[in-house]
Amino acid sequence: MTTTDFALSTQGLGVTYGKFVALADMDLNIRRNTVHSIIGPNGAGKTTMFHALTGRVMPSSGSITLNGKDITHIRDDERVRHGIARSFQVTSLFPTLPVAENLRLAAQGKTPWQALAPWRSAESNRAALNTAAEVMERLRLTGVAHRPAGELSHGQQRRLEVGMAMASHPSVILMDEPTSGMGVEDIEEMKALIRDLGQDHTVLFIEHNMGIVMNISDTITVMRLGRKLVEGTPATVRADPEVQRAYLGNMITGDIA
Ligand SMILES: Nc1ncnc2c1ncn2[C@@H]1O[C@H](COP(=O)(O)OP(=O)(O)OP(=O)(O)O)[C@@H](O)[C@H]1O
Repeated sequence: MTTTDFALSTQGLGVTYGKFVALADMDLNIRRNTVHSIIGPNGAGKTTMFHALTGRVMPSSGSITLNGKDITHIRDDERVRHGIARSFQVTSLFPTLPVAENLRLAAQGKTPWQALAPWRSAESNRAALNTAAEVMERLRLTGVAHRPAGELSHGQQRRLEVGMAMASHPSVILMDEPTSGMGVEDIEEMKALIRDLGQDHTVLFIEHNMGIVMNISDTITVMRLGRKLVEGTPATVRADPEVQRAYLGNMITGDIA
């Protein structure tokens, strides 16, 4: 396997908060167009790693490579332009604006207030409208294109959040607990969506629901105390004695696809 097989990788990545080491020596290799999940007990450093990948926190050591380019010292908004996007929960949506408008603004890759500025070019607007239409089609939101985002069902809102990330045409999409707080039906829909995205995107997600993790991941990285504990296929991870111990022998349930 060569480095070009990886959409995203980290080399010895570390993050400290003051003297506290939240992430240490993290070597991560995310294969292109796969679904890769990150699991681990509370406080394992999963969110910290996402923050480092998106540029929200600066690593204290190591480096990050996105599609062959070193992005370690690139600003968060620049990273989006290089092809990494994070799906945020609800907070990224404008509840009073229609679904299509939310996506158009996201597609323009600016803060909403910048995107509303009058100097926006007609050309960029047309491209953004096309992107919004494509994303709605893929996420089965076309039927609610003109509804204010705040009036959508919970499941639709969560799909729209993913759409907001997709609108920047990322190669890598990061999702932090994409199914948290969802009912059974919405979970099934989100699982199908993540699998579908994995066909032509690289999806990296943090998840506590082991059923989902075991079911849709190509690869799982298990973290504990800021470090990588085990990595492998769902079957490998589930059978690993270290993982069983980390989870006190429970929680590693769920079907393997
Ligand atoms: N801004 C911060 N300042 C100091 N310590 C922090 C900060 N953010 C996180 N931590 C600590 O770093 C450790 C890792 O936290 P992090 O949120 O990355 O874990 P996590 O694996 O995402 O956990 P959870 O599953 O509970 O979300 C925790 O011990 C946490 O208390």
